[in-house]
Amino acid sequence: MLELKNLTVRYGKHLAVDGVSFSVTKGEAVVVLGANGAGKSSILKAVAGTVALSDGSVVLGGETLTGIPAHKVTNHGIALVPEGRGVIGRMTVEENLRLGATPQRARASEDDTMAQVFEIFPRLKERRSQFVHTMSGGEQQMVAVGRAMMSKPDYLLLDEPSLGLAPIVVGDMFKALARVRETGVGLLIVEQNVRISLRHADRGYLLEAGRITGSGTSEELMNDAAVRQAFLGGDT
Ligand SMILES: Nc1ncnc2c1ncn2[C@@H]1O[C@H](COP(=O)(O)OP(=O)(O)OP(=O)(O)O)[C@@H](O)[C@H]1O
Repeated sequence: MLELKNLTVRYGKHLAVDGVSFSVTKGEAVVVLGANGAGKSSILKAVAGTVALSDGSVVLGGETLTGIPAHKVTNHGIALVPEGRGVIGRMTVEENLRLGATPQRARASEDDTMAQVFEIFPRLKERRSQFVHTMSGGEQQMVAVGRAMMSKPDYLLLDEPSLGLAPIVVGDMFKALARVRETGVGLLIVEQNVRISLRHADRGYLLEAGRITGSGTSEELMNDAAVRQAFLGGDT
């Protein structure tokens, strides 16, 4: 289990994440919904070790990870797909994917994992020698998710995987994520795209100004008046 306990992030005087606590289990998909600036990315960065916690802790399988640098967090089985993807445009698909296999836990099975990535994203197999900067946004997002999978994570953190993608591409991406999840990986997704993320998640949390203000199963949140008002324009 991945546990966030009283997670608190400050940037100078600005309190971006204010005592957030929840957990994700393997094979489960949890979404954190929130508007721009609510603190969604900061939660993921704090779990991945790319920003420091001001208070609280991140506990993985009973072991406290707080204070461990980002490259070592990956060794423990947590991979972040950052907003903006973080892929390297001047490298090929295959080179980008292989970069993901740096943790010790991933090295021995690198080729098998790549075969699994290609099964979930056949497009990447076809384009394995293509430079990533020549690819579409949706294809680059596949590379980003594939690269994270190459580290053999138990938990995959996804920062707005739908951002900048056409609706049909978003649907395909979430279907692919469902397949990643079927392999037993826990997904922690932060999103502004409420409909599609709730459709593919088990549970969700609402984040406002760094605090959790609501939670429930996806179905409960989809039918929640406050969620509808804030994110779905009050429509049916
Ligand atoms: N490095 C930083 N230095 C100072 N303030 C920051 C920094 N990163 C984020 N913030 C601030 O912290 C708050 C939360 O930011 P964060 O990126 O976590 O929100 P978000 O919910 O992911 O937003 P978005 O959907 O726009 O990406 C914002 O007010 C933001 O301006």
